[in-house]
Amino acid sequence: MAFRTARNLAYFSNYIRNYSTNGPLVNVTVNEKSGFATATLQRPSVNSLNLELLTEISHTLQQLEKNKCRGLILTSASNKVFSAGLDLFELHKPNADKIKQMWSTLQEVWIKLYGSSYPTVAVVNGHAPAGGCMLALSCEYRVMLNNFIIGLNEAQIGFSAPMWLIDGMRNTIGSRQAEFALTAGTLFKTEEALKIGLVDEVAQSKEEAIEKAEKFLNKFAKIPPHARSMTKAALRGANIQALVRNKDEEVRSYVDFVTDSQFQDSLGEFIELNLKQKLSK
Ligand SMILES: CCCCC/C=C\CCC/C=C/CC(=O)SCCNC(=O)CCNC(=O)[C@H](O)C(C)(C)COP(=O)(O)OP(=O)(O)OC[C@H]1O[C@@H](n2cnc3c(N)ncnc32)[C@H](O)[C@@H]1OP(=O)(O)O
Repeated sequence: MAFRTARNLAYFSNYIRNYSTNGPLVNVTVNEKSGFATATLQRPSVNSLNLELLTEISHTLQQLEKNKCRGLILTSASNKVFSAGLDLFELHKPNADKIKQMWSTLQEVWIKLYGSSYPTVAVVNGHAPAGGCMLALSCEYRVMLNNFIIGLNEAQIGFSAPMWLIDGMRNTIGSRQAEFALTAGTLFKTEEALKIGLVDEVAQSKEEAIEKAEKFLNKFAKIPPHARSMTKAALRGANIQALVRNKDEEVRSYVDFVTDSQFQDSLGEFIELNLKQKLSK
């Protein structure tokens, strides 16, 4: 078992340090005492999810799994935005091959994070719309700072969240609340998100949020890791398997959908209305 000896722990820490130097978009550090890893998303300025960031998140999760991570805290280097979701500029007039890879990598991230054997917490220290909410939802616990927004606003942009993400939302806030939230594409303020159970705790500062996250991870200190991960797999496995079975078909329909002129028009309008940076004409 990794981390059982100081030597193993030192090896893992060095490994992660080396790895993090290769990954400029995700910084990974390991607390040598607790063995918990913190993965900090740092793609300027809003951690919008393009292929490069998604690929790096996916590799990070793979390495953490391989090294039998004891717990993960996922957070953002920005003090305003956890993640702004998919990079809308990369979805506009896209190259079909790149979109295909992007979608497939997004699915991998969900599978690895939602299905990780180790416990996971999102420290949501900024806004988390759409894909940002997806990252938070795929963790087991969410601690959010005040005065930000979180939710799945896909309906507002002109599409539906995929089935696996709907499942993730239902499993977190229940069917009734999920139906209200998803059909309206609601973005919740921190306090509202707490009320419906979309986040578990609110913190006033990032330091406090990290403390709460570590407290959650420490709850498992005396639980045999294999029993914990088997139970998690039993609870989440069916949703993950459903995505695995449908992966390629979903990529095909997503590429068709995103490259369609009707979607491109509504995306263009959304960008012009909602984002400061505009499309070059
Ligand atoms: C078959 C169909 C399947 C459909 C699949 C559906 C779901 C799959 C799973 C998850 C995927 C979901 C889809 C998405 O994620 S779509 C993205 C949705 N995102 C948003 O709607 C967020 C839009 N942004 C904002 O609301 C705000 O920017 C903010 C995040 C609240 C931050 O606000 P603020 O602090 O005021 O910052 P600015 O607005 O000034 O933005 C700073 C900077 O960042 C640029 N930017 C913001 N968001 C994005 C983005 N999503 N992509 C690319 N760039 C973004 C913005 O233009 C500013 O740029 P400049 O600094 O250059 O001005």
